[in-house]
Amino acid sequence: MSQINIAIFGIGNVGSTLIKQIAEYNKKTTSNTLNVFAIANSKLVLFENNATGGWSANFETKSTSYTLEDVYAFAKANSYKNLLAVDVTASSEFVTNYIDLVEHGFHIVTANKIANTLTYDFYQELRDILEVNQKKFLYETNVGAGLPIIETIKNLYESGEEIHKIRGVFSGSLSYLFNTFSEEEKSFSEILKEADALGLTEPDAREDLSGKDVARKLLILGREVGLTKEFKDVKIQSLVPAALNGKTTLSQFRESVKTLDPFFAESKSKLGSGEVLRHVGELNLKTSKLEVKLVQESKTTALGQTKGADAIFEIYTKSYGDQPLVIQGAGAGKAVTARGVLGDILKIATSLN
Ligand SMILES: NC(=O)C1=CN([C@@H]2O[C@H](COP(=O)(O)OP(=O)(O)OC[C@H]3O[C@@H](n4cnc5c(N)ncnc54)[C@H](O)[C@@H]3O)[C@@H](O)[C@H]2O)C=CC1
Ligand SMILES: N[C@@H](CC=O)C(=O)O
Repeated sequence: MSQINIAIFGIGNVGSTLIKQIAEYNKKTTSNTLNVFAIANSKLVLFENNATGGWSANFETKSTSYTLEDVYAFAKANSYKNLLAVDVTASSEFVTNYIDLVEHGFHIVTANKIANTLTYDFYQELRDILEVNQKKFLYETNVGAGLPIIETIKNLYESGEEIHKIRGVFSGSLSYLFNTFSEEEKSFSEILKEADALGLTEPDAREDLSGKDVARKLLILGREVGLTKEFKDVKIQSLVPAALNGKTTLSQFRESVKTLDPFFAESKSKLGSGEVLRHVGELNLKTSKLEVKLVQESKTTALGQTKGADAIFEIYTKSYGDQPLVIQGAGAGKAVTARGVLGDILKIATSLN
């Protein structure tokens, strides 16, 4: 495998776990195939050849403010080939750099769903520029964290399979919230705080609760199978009261999170015996409808039986008939997501041989 030279943007839950996993990978393979040369948050960067060992202490003492030009200059000064940028931010600003990164010779791996859910024009422009520059763009963790969803859907679609519908619990965060809330005598806000502390929610949990995060996943899958839909085309049931959205800051939302409790307590009280609350996404390719909603689900169904932060995707196709292809497993969490990002990095490294 050729050496690949990596700049990592975002050192939160997923980013810092990824750096650890890359260090372990290099140790195990003793090849230093994956050379992380830049580790950055939104303001500071640490430049160092094979930066993963002791990176956190080095970041404290040696990081400097930067622009992308500094990253390009460092790569050039070291004559690095096979450049790769990893976006493990949730930033809508950072994605505006993708085209510039590609034009400066970088492949891109991203866990950030924003770039794939901007306008369809941008989606297409990015792909055109990737093609002209012969660069790769992988984003398996955009849907289902470490689960192999995008690759599976892509393979089915490209092999000519007729996909009718994809339905499921698309959000590991919301799965954890509703699995726990349906079974335990805790308030919704208490469980939300636990999920946040475990790194299971988006940096701003309103992205999950508003249904936007799931809507992005539906749109990403829809575009994989040829739909040219926009984000506004997804019908979304938001679970965030209007008063806590809009102009409320994240810290104001966190302080007022208890105001969510009455709505969820009422929804729980309406459940019939043997029913649970589930947050469901549905992409219907026969009608081209994309929808996100909270439903009462029987505990006996596959969706009703999810546990922990499991996501579950039922893929209905012509060949699979009435028995969908089902992919299930942790749909959120820093370790599984970082592993999925590392998988994408290795796919690119392998393809460069
Ligand atoms: N946590 C999870 O289970 C999953 C997360 N993801 C995605 O992975 C991404 C990261 O998630 P987390 O690590 O949980 O979030 P996080 O909030 O823990 O980390 C994000 C980091 O990005 C940094 N950042 C923000 N803007 C930046 C910029 N312009 N340049 C460089 N760094 C910047 C922030 O300072 C923060 O440290 C998100 O896009 C999320 O949707 C995807 C699948 C699952
Ligand atoms: N909030 C997301 C985390 C990963 O994308 C989810 O719940 O799936």
